Amino acid sequence: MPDAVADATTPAAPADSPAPAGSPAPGDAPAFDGRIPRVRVVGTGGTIAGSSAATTAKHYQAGVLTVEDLLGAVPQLASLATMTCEQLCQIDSVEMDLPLQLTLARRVAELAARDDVDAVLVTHGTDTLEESAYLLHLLVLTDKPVVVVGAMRPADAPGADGPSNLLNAVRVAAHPSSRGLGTLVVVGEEIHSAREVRKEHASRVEAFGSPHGPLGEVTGGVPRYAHMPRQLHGAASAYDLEALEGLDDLPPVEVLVTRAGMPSALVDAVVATGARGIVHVGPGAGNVPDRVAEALDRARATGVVVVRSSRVARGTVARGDAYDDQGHDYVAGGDLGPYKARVLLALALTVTDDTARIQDMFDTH
Ligand SMILES: NC(=O)C[C@H](N)C(=O)O
Repeated sequence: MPDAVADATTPAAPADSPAPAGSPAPGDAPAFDGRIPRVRVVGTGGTIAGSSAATTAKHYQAGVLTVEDLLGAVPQLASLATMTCEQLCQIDSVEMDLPLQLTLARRVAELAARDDVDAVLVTHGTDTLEESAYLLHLLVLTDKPVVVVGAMRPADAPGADGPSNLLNAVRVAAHPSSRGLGTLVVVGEEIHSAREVRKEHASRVEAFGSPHGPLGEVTGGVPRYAHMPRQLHGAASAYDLEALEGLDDLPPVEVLVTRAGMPSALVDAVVATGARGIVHVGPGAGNVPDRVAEALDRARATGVVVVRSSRVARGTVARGDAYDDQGHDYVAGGDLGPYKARVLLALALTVTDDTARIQDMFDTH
């Protein structure tokens, strides 16, 4: 279980300061249903909380500073919202897994349901940020803004990007125009939909992008949206945490990437692990070599659900377009990236193993 840290109203100045920050002056902050917005921050670790001083073994260590430290380093937050925070876990997000992501989703949903919380912000490592954010997008049934933010440089690096990302993330979370958009990911000045965003660069600060561009950007301290997320999310999502009560993990789904000459025995090996679903990541439009298709068909015959996805970053794996999905009884993954397809398939398998219904979920979510 992650370490739970009690509620903390985060001071932007030392706690014993005679004039603790965290209570914005009326007029500084955008009206949020006529109130000063109250943003709750959940810390999970990542490079945004990383420190170069904390390790000699590698360049830096992720997940060292507490979320309270992170907020305290950006005093400007106090003029935007009343900030409170808690630490859910303290990890490098490469260690993230579905049980912990479910715990995060449950906690974010609990917070979003509270009358004293207007928006929830999650600080997260960038490696698996897009998977956690998509799970929140599907499971947290709220119209309140839910924002996930990370950074590419540790907090003590020259030119650390965490503080400015955090500032923009709070600007987004604390603004009424961010309501009803599902889970948003803020990196730099850009605001992305959790469904679309992908980490596209291994090391640069501008590491994230969306195939059709960001939903909007923060300019002049204000979020400005150009697009709306089209697929179902948040309050309109077909999934909900109540239906998952008692589950501490989701059905096992593996992602299998085909490269030239990949042995089809790998498919059988994945089935032998007990996988209930396989996201096949093929070249081009999600193409499947014949010998791999034979193995996937064997898997399908035992009830494993196969989703066709592409290793190409942009474009759509359309049902029956370049491949006979109907004949093989596969699900076409559309324009969802393979790692998000894995999240959606795992959730879908908690509801049904009917491929027509799962196809519909992929078409609508
Ligand atoms: N930039 C980062 O946050 C990378 C780090 N490995 C993490 O995901 O926690």
